[in-house]
Amino acid sequence: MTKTLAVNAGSSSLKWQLYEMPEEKVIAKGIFERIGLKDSIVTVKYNGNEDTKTLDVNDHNQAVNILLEDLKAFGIVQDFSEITGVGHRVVAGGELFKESTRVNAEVLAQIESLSVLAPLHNPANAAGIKAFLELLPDATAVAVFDTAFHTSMPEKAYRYPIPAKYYEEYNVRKYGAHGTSHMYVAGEAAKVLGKPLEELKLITAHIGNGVSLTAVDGGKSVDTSMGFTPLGGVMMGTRAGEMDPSVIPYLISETDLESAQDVIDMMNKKSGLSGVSEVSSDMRDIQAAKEEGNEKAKLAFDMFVDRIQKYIGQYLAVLNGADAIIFTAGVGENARHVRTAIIEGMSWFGMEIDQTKNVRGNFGVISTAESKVKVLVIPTDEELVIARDVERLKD
Ligand SMILES: Nc1ncnc2c1ncn2[C@@H]1O[C@H](COP(=O)(O)OP(=O)(O)O)[C@@H](O)[C@H]1O
Ligand SMILES: CC(=O)OP(=O)(O)O
Ligand SMILES: [Mg+2]
Repeated sequence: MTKTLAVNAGSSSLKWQLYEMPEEKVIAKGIFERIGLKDSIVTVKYNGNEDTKTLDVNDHNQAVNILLEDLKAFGIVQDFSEITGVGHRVVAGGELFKESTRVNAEVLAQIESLSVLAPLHNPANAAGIKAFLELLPDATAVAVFDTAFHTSMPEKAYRYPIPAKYYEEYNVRKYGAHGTSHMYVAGEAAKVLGKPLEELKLITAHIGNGVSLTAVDGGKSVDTSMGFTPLGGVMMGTRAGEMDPSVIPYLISETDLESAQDVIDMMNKKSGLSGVSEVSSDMRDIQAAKEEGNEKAKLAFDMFVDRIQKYIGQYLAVLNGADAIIFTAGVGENARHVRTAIIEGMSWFGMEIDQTKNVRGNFGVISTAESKVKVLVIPTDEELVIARDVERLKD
């Protein structure tokens, strides 16, 4: 029996699952939520038990240390050497990595060098890889890239309309992210719909703290909302998404923001739901504030929904129609009010939610029988894809 650990560091979370492979049996799993915010939630599930604690987890390094302590403290592993494979989510692979790759010191350095393409993620991903390489030097270590699934995009979709030399000499293009999730939920949706993936046109909406939408044609990504970095596309928990770049020099000249980097940091870390609401980046806090009549939280919610609807509209055009829209990730899986708001405003396209099915914990089709475009909720499982790639790439 070999134990494989899958580590998925997101911008606000760290999710992990320990598997017995190749059986794909989950031995234990856990999640750190609200990393960097007050009252982070740390959950560990093992052997039918669930342990939840609330503490302030400031960054992903601290989360990895707590994870290692917990694996021992709960008796999930007696000795770390039981873990023979570790798979890591890495957000940006750039032009260097187009598929999952075994990690050594050189690959780790390359992942760190790609941090400009995912400043909120690659440094945390690299820190996780480093911690486990030191702890388990003999385990098979694999990096699974968010960008890999999007390498099928046609050039007309991934190029930016700026002079060609910036692509040809500097690799400035759209890379996208969340690919492992978009790929997984597209495959699961095909099973639910009972049709071959090759025959389906799907719009996958990964709505977590980071948010991206993808147009999936016959199982291949043909366009996606995130860009050169995960700042692109729709509004997110702390990220602005797309906006007119002319704002950057204007803010540098008129405010205390001193450099382009200062403005980008503001757009990455202080914008989105958090910046507009002045309440929180967390959708649960936004919902609660909205219910108490907070106008800024209501505006933030409405803007969030508006941006997602516009991308669904774009991808209906890119695909020339769609068989289904799939909601996934923290918000997409749990927040039925968000799903309702998005789909209610798009009834002209022939989408209609069945509210008796739109309840938390109910997965699969949530649209009415008449709905021309089906609406699905599919829980993502990036960790399973990661564990499978470790198994595939081990000696
Ligand atoms: N029950 C819930 N209702 C509404 N939103 C939820 C719920 N549970 C989680 N979320 C939201 O999911 C988001 C985090 O999503 P997740 O996919 O875990 O993030 P990450 O991008 O860090 O991987 C947060 O905004 C959180 O509020
Ligand atoms: C790429 C990205 O935004 O990831 P996450 O949603 O996990 O922060
Ligand atoms: Mg995530």
